[in-house]
Amino acid sequence: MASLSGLCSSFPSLKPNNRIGGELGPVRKDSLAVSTRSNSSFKHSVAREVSADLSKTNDVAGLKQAKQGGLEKDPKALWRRYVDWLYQHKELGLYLDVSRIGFSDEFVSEMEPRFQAAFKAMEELERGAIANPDEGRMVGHYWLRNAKLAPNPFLQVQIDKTLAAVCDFADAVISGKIKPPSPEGRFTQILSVGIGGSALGPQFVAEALAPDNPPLKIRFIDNTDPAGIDHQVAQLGPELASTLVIVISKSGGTPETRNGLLEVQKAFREAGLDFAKQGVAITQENSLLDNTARIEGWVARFPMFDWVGGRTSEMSAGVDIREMLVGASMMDEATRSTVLRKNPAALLALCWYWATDGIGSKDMVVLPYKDSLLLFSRYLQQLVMESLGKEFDLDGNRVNQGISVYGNKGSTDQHAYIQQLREGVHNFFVTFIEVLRDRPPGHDWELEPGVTCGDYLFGMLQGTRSALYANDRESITVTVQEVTPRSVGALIALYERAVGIYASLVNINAYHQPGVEAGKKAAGEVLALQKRVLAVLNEASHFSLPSSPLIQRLDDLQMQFSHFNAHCEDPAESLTLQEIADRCHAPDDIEMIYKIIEHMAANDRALIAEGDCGSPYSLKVFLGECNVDELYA
Ligand SMILES: O=P(O)(O)OC[C@H]1O[C@](O)(CO)[C@@H](O)[C@@H]1O
Repeated sequence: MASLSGLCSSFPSLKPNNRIGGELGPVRKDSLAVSTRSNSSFKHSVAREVSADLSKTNDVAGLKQAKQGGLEKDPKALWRRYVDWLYQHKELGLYLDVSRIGFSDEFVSEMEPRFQAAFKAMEELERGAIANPDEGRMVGHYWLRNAKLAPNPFLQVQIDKTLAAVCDFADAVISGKIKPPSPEGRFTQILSVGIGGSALGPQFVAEALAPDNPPLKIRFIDNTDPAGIDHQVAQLGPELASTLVIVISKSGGTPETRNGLLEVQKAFREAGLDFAKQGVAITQENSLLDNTARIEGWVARFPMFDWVGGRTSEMSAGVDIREMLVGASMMDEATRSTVLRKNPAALLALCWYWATDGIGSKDMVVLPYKDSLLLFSRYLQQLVMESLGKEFDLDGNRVNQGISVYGNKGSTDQHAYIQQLREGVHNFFVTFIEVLRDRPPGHDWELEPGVTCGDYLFGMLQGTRSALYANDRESITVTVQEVTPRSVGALIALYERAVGIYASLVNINAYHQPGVEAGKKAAGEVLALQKRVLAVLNEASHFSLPSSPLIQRLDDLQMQFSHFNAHCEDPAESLTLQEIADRCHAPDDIEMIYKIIEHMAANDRALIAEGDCGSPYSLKVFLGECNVDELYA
C-alpha cells in the first residue's frame, strides 16, 4: 500500500488559492447603497459591456417610491396581484408566487435593462465563457443536465460517460455485483466524507429523497470534529465491514476531508479491514485524493470537473441522478427565458433585489413546510452566501455584497423564532416552500372531522404567510406537487440560476470564494505555531528527541522519556505563557499560544504545573508525555 500519510501530508497546500482582485482605496459604504438609501448613482454595473449605459439610469426610483408607499393590503387588489404574477411550470408542477413581495411596476420596468444584461451574461456563461475570471474558469454546471450544451465534443463525451459510469456503479453496488470482502457479501451502509458543497448537496438530497427502507443507509462525516467522526464510526459498529466509504472533494485537498479519511482509515485498520476494498473517490482527475485512490487501488474513482463549483456540483457524480437531472434540465430550459415574468429564477432575483435593496439589507429566511426538505435551507445557505458574499465587484469596487440565509422547517419554526419574525426586528424576507401532496395516496385519514394532519401543516403555512404579511413582512412562496427526484432537481436548478442572475444584477463573480481562503490560511498558521510551542516545551523538558522521524512508536518514546526522567538531574522545566511566547519568537501571539495550551491541556497533551486557564498570567506549563511524536506529524 502506498504511504498515505506521505501523500496526505501535503493535502492542505493543494487547494487552489483564489486571488482577490486589485488594490483599492476605501469606499464609503453609504455611497454604495442602491437608490432607496440615497439618490447617488447606482454603483453595481450589471455586466462590463453594459455598465456604462446603466450607470446613467441607475436611480431605481420605483424601488424608493413603492417602499415608501407600503405593501398592498386590499384583498381584491392583492388577489389580482397574486393571479397576475403567478408563475406556473405545468410539466414540473411548480408554482412561484411573488405577490407578497411589494415591488412596483415602475421598479420592474427600471430593472428590465439590468435583467436583459443578466440574461445575456447567463447565455454567455452557458456557452463556455470564462464566467469565473479570478480563477480563469468556465462555469458549466448547466451542461451536466444536458451534455449537448457543453462547448466541445470532448466535454460532452466526458459528461455522458461519467453519468453512465455512476449509474452502472450504483446498480452494481445495490445488486451486490460490487461487494465488500466481508462475509455479508453486500454493502449495507454508505459513509460519505466531504465538506461544504461536497457534503451539503448529498446531505440535502439524501434526506429529501430517502425511501423508508433504503437499500443502503447513508451517514456523513462533514467536519474535522473527532468526537463527531468517532460517533459516526461507532454507529456503524460491525457494519463497518459492509460500508462503502465515498470520499468527495473537488480539489482533493481539503484538510477536513483529508482528516475524515485518515480517521476512517484508522478505524478500518483497527477493525482488521482493508479500506481500499471499500473506498470510492469523487474528485478532480489527478488531485491528491485521486492519486491516492489510484495508487492504493480503491474500488472506484469518479471525476469532478474543474468547471463545476463545489456548491453547484450536486448534479455531478455521487447519487442516482437521472430523474434529478431531468427536473433540473426542465428548469434550466424555463429559466433561459428572457421574459422576466416567464422566468422563475429571474422573478426570484427580482424579489431578492427588491427585498434587500440590491445590497443584502435583509436576510433570506427559508421555511420548507416538509420534514424531508429540512436541509434545503442549509443547502441554500452555502449556495447563496458563498456565491453572493463578495467584497469586490467585477470592476474592483469594494461592495461587500451578500444575502444572509437561514431557516429550519415549518411548522417547527413557529415554536421557535416566528415570534421575532412577526413582531421583532424587521430585517428579513421569507421564502416558503410548500409541498401540495401531504403523504402517498391511500394513507390519509381525518384526525378530526374534515381535517387531516397535512391540513394542519397547510394551515400553519398559510396562516404564517398571512400573519407576516399583515405586519408588512414580505414573502415568496415556491410550491411543488411532491418531493421527488425531479422536483428536487428543479428546485436546485431554480436557485442555481437565480443566484447567477442576481450576481449579474449586482455585478459580482458568483463562482469563486476567495474569502474562505483567509480562514484556512490562518488555521494553517495556528497549527504551525502549535508545533513551535511543542518544540519549546519539549526543549524545556530536556527530553532528547529521537533523531529519525521513523521512530514514532509511542511505547518506545515513553520508555525513553521515563528512562531519561529517572536519570535526569534537572527535571522538566515548566514555563509561563510569556516565556513560551518569547522562546517561540512570537511575543505578539501570546493569546493564540494561551488558546493552544488551553486546548492541549484539555486533551491531556500539555500539563499545567501551576495556576489554571481562568488566570492566564498564573499558568506554568510543561509537556505531557504523549505528545512528542506530534512534532513529526
Ligand atoms: O470539494 P472540496 O474541494 O473539498 O471543497 C469543499 C468546499 O470548500 C470550499 O472550497 C470552500 O473552501 C467550498 O466552495 C467547497 O464546497
